Amino acid sequence: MNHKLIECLKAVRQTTPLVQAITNYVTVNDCANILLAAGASPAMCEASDEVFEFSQMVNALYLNVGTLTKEQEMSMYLAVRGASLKGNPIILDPVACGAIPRKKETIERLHKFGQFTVIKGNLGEIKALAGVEAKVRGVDSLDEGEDGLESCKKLAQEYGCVVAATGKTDIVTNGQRACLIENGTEILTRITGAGCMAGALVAGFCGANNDAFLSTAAALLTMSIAGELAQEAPGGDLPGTFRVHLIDQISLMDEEALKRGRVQWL
Ligand SMILES: Nc1ncnc2c1ncn2[C@@H]1O[C@H](COP(=O)(O)OP(=O)(O)O)[C@@H](O)[C@H]1O
Ligand SMILES: Cc1ncsc1CCOP(=O)(O)O
Ligand SMILES: [Mg+2]
Repeated sequence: MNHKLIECLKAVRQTTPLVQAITNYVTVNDCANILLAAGASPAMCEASDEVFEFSQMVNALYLNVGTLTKEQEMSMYLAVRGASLKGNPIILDPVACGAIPRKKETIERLHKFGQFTVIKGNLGEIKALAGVEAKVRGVDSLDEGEDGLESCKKLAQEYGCVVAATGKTDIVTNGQRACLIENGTEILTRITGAGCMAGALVAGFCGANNDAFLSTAAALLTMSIAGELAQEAPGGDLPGTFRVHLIDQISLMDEEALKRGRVQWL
């Protein structure tokens, strides 16, 4: 099965998927750069008078509610409608939905405008969206991982989409199939944007491949292994240097590196 994840990465490099992002201003540049490094083409198009048409011409739409403004909220409704008209994949990162009720309410309204393909968040965010008690601090998860797979499956079945919860072990499921990704490094939690960048990569991989479950697993595995390699690079134990190496390692990611993958297929 791991060879299928390698094929997902190759498809990104071969097809250069166009990914529209309506995302937060904290990590927007990181998301654009990580998409470019992976071989995709980012377009941070979010003006409410542009998004309906643009979302119909992209390979994937990435929505991230980290700094959700009223203009972004209006644009997200329009972009979800536009992407849905063409069957373009829609990837949602529900940043801080466990800490800020308005974000969860907006996500529930967005779901009435179109079908999400993937919901990717940290475990605290996923549990909160699933209506399960979650331990969060702002945009961060304090969850130790108990009941993680059950919460992901519950949300996947409720929304009819792939759900991924990141953390020490990443969980990916479509409600039936599931996998656990053991790779990664704790220093990924010491830069802002690791989750946002992971979400952008999920959108890029979904824009180049038809299987959203495998695409999500491949994107998160790529992110985690890039984190391991970035930490091993000179100065990689320092967050600022690590962040630069992370993008470099995404650009260098190949079949050999992906063989580091420790993925449990359930
Ligand atoms: N304790 C950890 N050990 C190893 N990797 C981790 C750990 N926590 C998070 N990661 C990795 O860091 C990235 C961001 O995950 P996370 O911190 O959960 O997202 P967010 O930044 O949205 O809270 C993911 O690739 C995840 O696999
Ligand atoms: C700090 C912060 N505040 C609003 S969005 C954001 C970035 C969150 O990034 P990530 O989810 O990757 O930690
Ligand atoms: Mg996050």
